[in-house]
Amino acid sequence: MAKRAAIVGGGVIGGGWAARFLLMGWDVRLYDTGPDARRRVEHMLENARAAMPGLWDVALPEEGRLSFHDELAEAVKGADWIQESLPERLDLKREVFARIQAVCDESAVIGSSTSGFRPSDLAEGAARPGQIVVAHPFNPVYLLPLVEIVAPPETGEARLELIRRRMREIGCQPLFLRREIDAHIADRLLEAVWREALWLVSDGVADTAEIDDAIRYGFGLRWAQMGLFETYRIAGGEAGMRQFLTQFGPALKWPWSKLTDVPELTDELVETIASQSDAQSGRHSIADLERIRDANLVAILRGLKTRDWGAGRLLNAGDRRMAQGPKSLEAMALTGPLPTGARAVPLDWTDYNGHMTEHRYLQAFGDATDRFLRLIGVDEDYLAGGQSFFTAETHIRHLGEARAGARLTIDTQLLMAEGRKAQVFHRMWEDARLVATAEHMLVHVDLESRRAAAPGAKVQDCLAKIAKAHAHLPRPEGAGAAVGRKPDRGAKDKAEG
Ligand SMILES: NC(=O)C1=CN([C@@H]2O[C@H](COP(=O)(O)OP(=O)(O)OC[C@H]3O[C@@H](n4cnc5c(N)ncnc54)[C@H](O)[C@@H]3O)[C@@H](O)[C@H]2O)C=CC1
Ligand SMILES: C[N+](C)(C)CC(=O)CC(=O)[O-]
Repeated sequence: MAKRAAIVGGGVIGGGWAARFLLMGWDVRLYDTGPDARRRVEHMLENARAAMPGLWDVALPEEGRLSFHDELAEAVKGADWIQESLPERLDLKREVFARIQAVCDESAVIGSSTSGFRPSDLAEGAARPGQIVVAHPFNPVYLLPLVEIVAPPETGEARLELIRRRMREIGCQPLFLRREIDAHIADRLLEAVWREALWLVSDGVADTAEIDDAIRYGFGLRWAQMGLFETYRIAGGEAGMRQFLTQFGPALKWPWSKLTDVPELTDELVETIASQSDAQSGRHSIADLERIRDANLVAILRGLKTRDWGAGRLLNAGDRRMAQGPKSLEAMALTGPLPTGARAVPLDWTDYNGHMTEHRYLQAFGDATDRFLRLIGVDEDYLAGGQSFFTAETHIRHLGEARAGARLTIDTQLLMAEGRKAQVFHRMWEDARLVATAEHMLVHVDLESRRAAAPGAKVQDCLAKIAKAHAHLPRPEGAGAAVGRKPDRGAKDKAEG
């Protein structure tokens, strides 16, 4: 049975939590007293469906079910995780926690998205203070993995372990604070930069666009992959952090920062900031900016993934954890094409036509070939032994469009395996709709001589076993077709039965 989350308050943050839980296969019950919550959450979910599943190179679980509730009790009863995301008002949050604890399971985790309150503030007067923890996310919640966890001492090890597990299950990186402070870690840092930025505008030193440029063309890029301390360690040169502290230590005594003071948000300053922001970004609607932000974040996160670094390493661990399907040929039925791929189309795989761009088909089919090869025994040991397959020829047919977030599966039929050659035929599906096919001629090679050579005995055996089973399958429509040749008449895909 799917796990269940209750989201209390479905605004910018609650909507993001709802999307993350749903896309990770949880059922979500949402409670929000606002008039427009359903529309806002559905809009957020639409963005998340396009952006989030493509962060991983394996398929996410089936999307959970979303329901909206007018009664708080109905939403939270029986939930495994309850996430409060109400406006930042202590009285409101406390009052709602009391109502939640009156009806929820004692085993449920109650997380608060609060940006700044301590758990001891939130749990004052609560029936079970250890049940309420800060679980502070970052916007957009469905893309950014960090969640700061601040728990009171009453929470206990077993519940902390459960929180760690649950956060990992939905692709998050929990950061457990050693003790509670106002604004946790990240907002304390953000608040410092924010105050400085307000001073820079207030003093007329820079406008909002110039301040943003100072971040996004420079240190913002560094922070996405190494943070502050590792970055400054490198900036100290070969002597590292010690040299950095020696060189820039004196500056700490100079008036470089106005941290202790905050400019007064007079009507005039508010107007200055708002009109500069309009001039900077007003040509885009907020909905456009959300989509631009998501596409940028997906590209950065997937870039870090190829480097197996930071947030990208977390995504790679998720791929290993969530990979579905049999792990070996022995565990597979050979009576049909073999399942060799299941994934979503990443946002950064789409092009100006609004669908998956052509070279990404080859990437997805190439990954399916790699999976097929692993199944027949071409693994790290085999490669280290100096043997592999090269692709000698490829023919891809684009039969339907695939948009960002579309869930694709690939299956593979072995058309021929003789001596050094193997011919595979992949079909890519979105549900029962055939999206593309790819036919490849593979040649087995000796990696030392770089010349064609017979495969090892185990690989030959696997190929023979699959070839024998697949000889009974009908020849797939389009197999052996040349570019421009019409498909055989009467060809049918799964959709037509
Ligand atoms: N917006 C941000 O960038 C971030 C906000 N947070 C925190 O998340 C929490 C929520 O903030 P946002 O989502 O930005 O606010 P929001 O104003 O977008 O959403 C609050 C939602 O709560 C609903 N609501 C208000 N009173 C309610 C009640 N009595 N019962 C049920 N629903 C009610 C509103 O209709 C609204 O949909 C705050 O604690 C905030 O500090 C955390 C991280 C980032
Ligand atoms: C501005 N803020 C304090 C609400 C910011 C956060 O809490 C985290 C974020 O997403 O930047």
